[in-house]
Amino acid sequence: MRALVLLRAFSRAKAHTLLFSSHCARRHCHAPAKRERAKGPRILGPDLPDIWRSPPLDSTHPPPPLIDANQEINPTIIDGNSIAEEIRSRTAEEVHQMKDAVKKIPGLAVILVGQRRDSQTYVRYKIKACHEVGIRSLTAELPEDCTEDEVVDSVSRFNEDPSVHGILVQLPLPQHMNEERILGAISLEKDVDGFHPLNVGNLAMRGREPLFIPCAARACIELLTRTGIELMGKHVAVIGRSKVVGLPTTLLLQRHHATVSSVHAFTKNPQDITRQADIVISAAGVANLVRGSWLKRGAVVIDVGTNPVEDPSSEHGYHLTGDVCFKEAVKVASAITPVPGGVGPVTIAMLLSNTLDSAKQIYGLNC
Ligand SMILES: NC(=O)C1=CN([C@@H]2O[C@H](COP(=O)(O)OP(=O)(O)OC[C@H]3O[C@@H](n4cnc5c(N)ncnc54)[C@H](OP(=O)(O)O)[C@@H]3O)[C@@H](O)[C@H]2O)C=CC1
Ligand SMILES: Nc1nc(=O)c2c([nH]1)NC[C@@H]1CN(c3ccc(C(=O)N[C@@H](CCC(=O)O)C(=O)O)cc3)C=[N+]21
Repeated sequence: MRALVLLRAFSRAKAHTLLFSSHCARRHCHAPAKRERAKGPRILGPDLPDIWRSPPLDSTHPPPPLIDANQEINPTIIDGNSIAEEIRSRTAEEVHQMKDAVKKIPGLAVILVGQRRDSQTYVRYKIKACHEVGIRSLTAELPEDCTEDEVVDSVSRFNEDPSVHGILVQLPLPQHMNEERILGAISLEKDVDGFHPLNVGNLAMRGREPLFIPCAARACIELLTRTGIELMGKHVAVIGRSKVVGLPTTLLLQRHHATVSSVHAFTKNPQDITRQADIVISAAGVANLVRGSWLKRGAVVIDVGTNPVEDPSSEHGYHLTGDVCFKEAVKVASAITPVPGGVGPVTIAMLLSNTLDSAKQIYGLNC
């Protein structure tokens, strides 16, 4: 085999060929253990409600204030790190309960092709997050010039591995590869990214339940609902329509009965649409695209964009910025997510949650 495939687990990451190990963090969790018997594999969708209810509000995330025309704005800066921590800690509890009940833990496999620095960083974050909640992580690293068949083989091995409940192929793939074929090789029951056409189709159709919802879309909804922001009947402008963020976010918002405008690269006068929106979610990948003048006074802003901007003064020669011009938006918005520290950490927490859900389905648990 031409490709050097490194299958490795989190803390044993050494440059050995075919090193295979696992690592699971031990958490001291005091939640009561549910001793449920596995009822055998279940491949039907989870019983998701048509609308995901807002979790009870706590004092950590007060809803944004109501804004009147002349009032000075003091926006809520939505803290993605603390919301992610809440989700991770709930996930860790459930992983612990699963271990008690069926002596198994969830496993997430990440496939990384090539040497992109940003992809390597995101994969590192995902592995670290798995470690924190007690999910086993496995990584297959393949070189940029490997063949498509080698990537598909790697997916197939993880499909067949019963200790793996979720498989993620880090995007983008090298240009010479057929993304559709590679993503299509992931078993539907392990598609924790939620990119399988059946998962996307079921998300789009009322009354149907996807097995998994893409993590960034779930993150946007979690950030809004946990901040006490109502979605039903609200006008939301979503900038971007990719399968990773824009499209699933639009679909998920519709399930919450929002009225959604989809803005993309061919939209004429996008600012005329965003200015009417109660909520603006931007996932274009264009730094500072959304100016203060694009927003209605009191709008809620969710900035998914994560764009590197050259910065000789910073340690790595660049810093990250969102799609939204934060210093302008903060003067107009009633609530806004920062970059970093907004959507990103919650997206990773949702990946853990999807992986846990997958393991729960496979072991027939509803803990
Ligand atoms: N924080 C997080 O958790 C995550 C952050 N990201 C970040 O989100 C951003 C988007 O990612 P992704 O969806 O994968 O990117 P893609 O490049 O796949 O999609 C970008 C989308 O934005 C649209 N777009 C591009 N330029 C403009 C513009 N000037 N005006 C309006 N729409 C525009 C494109 O329109 P068209 O379809 O017409 O080409 C496309 O639909 C990136 O910065 C990425 O790093 C991504 C995933 C998770
Ligand atoms: N199959 C696949 N699924 C994805 O979900 C996927 C992908 N491929 N390819 C790339 C994009 C991008 N993405 C991010 C996830 C987390 C942060 C994140 O954690 N950001 C932090 C830290 C940023 C930093 O400091 O480096 C923050 O915004 O605070 C960012 C971006 C997921 N994506």
